[in-house]
Amino acid sequence: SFHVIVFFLFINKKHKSCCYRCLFLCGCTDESFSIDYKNNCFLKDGKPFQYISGSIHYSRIPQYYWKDRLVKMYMTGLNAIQVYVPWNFHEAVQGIYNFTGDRDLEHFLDLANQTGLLVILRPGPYICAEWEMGGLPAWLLQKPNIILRSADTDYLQAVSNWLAVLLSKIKPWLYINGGNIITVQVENEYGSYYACDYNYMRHLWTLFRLFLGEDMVLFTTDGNTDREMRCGTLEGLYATVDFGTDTNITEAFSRQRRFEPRGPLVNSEFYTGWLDHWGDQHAVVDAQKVSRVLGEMLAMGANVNMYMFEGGTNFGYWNGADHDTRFRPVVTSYDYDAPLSEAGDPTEKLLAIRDVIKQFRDIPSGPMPPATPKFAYGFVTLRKVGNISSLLNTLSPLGPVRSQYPLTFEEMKQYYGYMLYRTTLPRDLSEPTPLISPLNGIHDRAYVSVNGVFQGLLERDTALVMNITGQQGDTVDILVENMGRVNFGSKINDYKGLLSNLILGRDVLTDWKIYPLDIDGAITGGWPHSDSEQFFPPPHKEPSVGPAFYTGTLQPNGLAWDTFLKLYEWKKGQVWINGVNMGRYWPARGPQQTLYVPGPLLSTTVPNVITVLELEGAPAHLRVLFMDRPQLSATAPKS
Ligand SMILES: CCCC/N=C1\SC[C@@H]2[C@H](O)[C@H](O)[C@@H](O)CN12
Repeated sequence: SFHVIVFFLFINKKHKSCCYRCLFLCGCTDESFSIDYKNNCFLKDGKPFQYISGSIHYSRIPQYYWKDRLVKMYMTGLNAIQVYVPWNFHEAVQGIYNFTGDRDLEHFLDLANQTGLLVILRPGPYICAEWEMGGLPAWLLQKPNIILRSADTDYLQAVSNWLAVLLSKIKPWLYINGGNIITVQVENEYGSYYACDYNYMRHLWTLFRLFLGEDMVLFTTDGNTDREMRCGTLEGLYATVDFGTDTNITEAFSRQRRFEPRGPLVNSEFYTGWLDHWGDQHAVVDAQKVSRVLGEMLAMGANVNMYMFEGGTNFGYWNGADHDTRFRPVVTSYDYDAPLSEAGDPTEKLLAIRDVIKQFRDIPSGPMPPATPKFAYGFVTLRKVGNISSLLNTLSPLGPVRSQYPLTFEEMKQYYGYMLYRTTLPRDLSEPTPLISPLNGIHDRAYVSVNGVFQGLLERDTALVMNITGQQGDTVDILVENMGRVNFGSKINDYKGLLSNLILGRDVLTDWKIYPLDIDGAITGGWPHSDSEQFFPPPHKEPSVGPAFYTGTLQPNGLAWDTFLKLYEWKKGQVWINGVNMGRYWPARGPQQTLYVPGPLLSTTVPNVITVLELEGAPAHLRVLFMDRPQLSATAPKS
């Protein structure tokens, strides 16, 4: 039967992964991947192997572009890719798992396999990655004071349930089982986390061994300090390090050697660029520096993964945030100044890297696939649909929850996007009266209107008080925006909404009506275009202030090419195109000024529906512009 299967395999290469699973089922594969502690290298099928890898996140690329990016990585000379699995991307609702469409992990692994790329898989359960809550699902926060990334029993139960599903799914894809996954990372830079909980890491190690077997190469990755390596490593998990172009390579690898005296040198995250927060200058890393340091590491025989090789986009609400001295949300683009741009275009940095790799291994012959075509579709003028307060029947069909004091997003069981908090003025405010969040409880931005008139905003860490006026009984509407949960450090328990009471003058505001807003559900269902009577008259002349929805259509022109949406003179908000949530825009803060719109998202035959939620104020022209190039580095002048 073995020979029959091998023959079948031989004549049916294109069904390779299917046949390999057959071989796996009969235990007939002879692939092996292991660590040679004598010769300090990996062994693949018994032969020394050095991986030259690049990070790519399928969760940040529409699946119709996965193959395009993978082929470009292969043509650069990479022999492996490194892939995170974001837990919250696949289990947004506890116990309901989604591996379809843009979440079809096995399809992504199969495309990598077809392209000749091995895989270094990083299933977390925490992944950092500038991704919402570092990949942890927000429903974990249902348990007040849960200690994430620890042996907290509720956290461990949820982790065990998730990993039982995920690790069982990936087992046939292990290289030793006939697939292409050569190594698997446990947790992520655990040494940089305050808990330093060995029982947690031991529990994970036990789970990974239970589901993946004794022969799988499991590893950890930590930042380049002794403290991080001390808390992030564990006996039985091969310790690797991460560092960028400004680190002394000898010093970094000697630190790895203190924890792994024998075995391959590994830089699991060699930073080719860096991330952007709203308000930063756009981060760039010199291409020549990247290629030079890469060459030095490869010459040492080190295994290197370039973080990122293809960054992609934080579509929807998936961006994370940092919180060092203050809350700093990450921008929508994850271009990362990576060798492949956000739109998958080969850059000078990619060509410089390819020239280095040529010195160490044969790279595939043939042309580098070109950048995908881009098109400047030009201007589209939008129309106002309405203020949020006029759309509550559509956006919050089940109506409000009444509560004496504010409830968080998590208490309301809405984890992402926007929530409307409504109350009434307790007395006349003839003079501007301070509205304050004394405990810095605005998570993350609150847009305040009285009787539908926008009066200003509050912002976590930076704007804790504003003045309002009005009369007793006036309606106070506070739209709260979740700008993405912290993904690194001790503040990842990032609850959202109004986390504490608001004080107006000397009164505590009470008796709230809290409206969950299912904007994505309404838009997916065809709103606002299904309710044409809601459209206001033709565009108004004076700029419209405060949170409101606008819509328009980009007429088809027979092309569905990549494009970049610029909302010039708009302030801040969210964009949907043909029902897909494209992410956040904030040109008033920058540095990102355009949103990447993948071409296959557009229709070539019917009008493309654009819906915008502008949070602060729309320009009088109500125009948006589709360009043929991105603008990622224009930081607005400090206001
Ligand atoms: C100084 C803070 C270092 C935090 N680690 C970072 S910032 C960019 C990258 C990604 O988040 C990646 O997911 C982390 O593992 C390492 N890293």
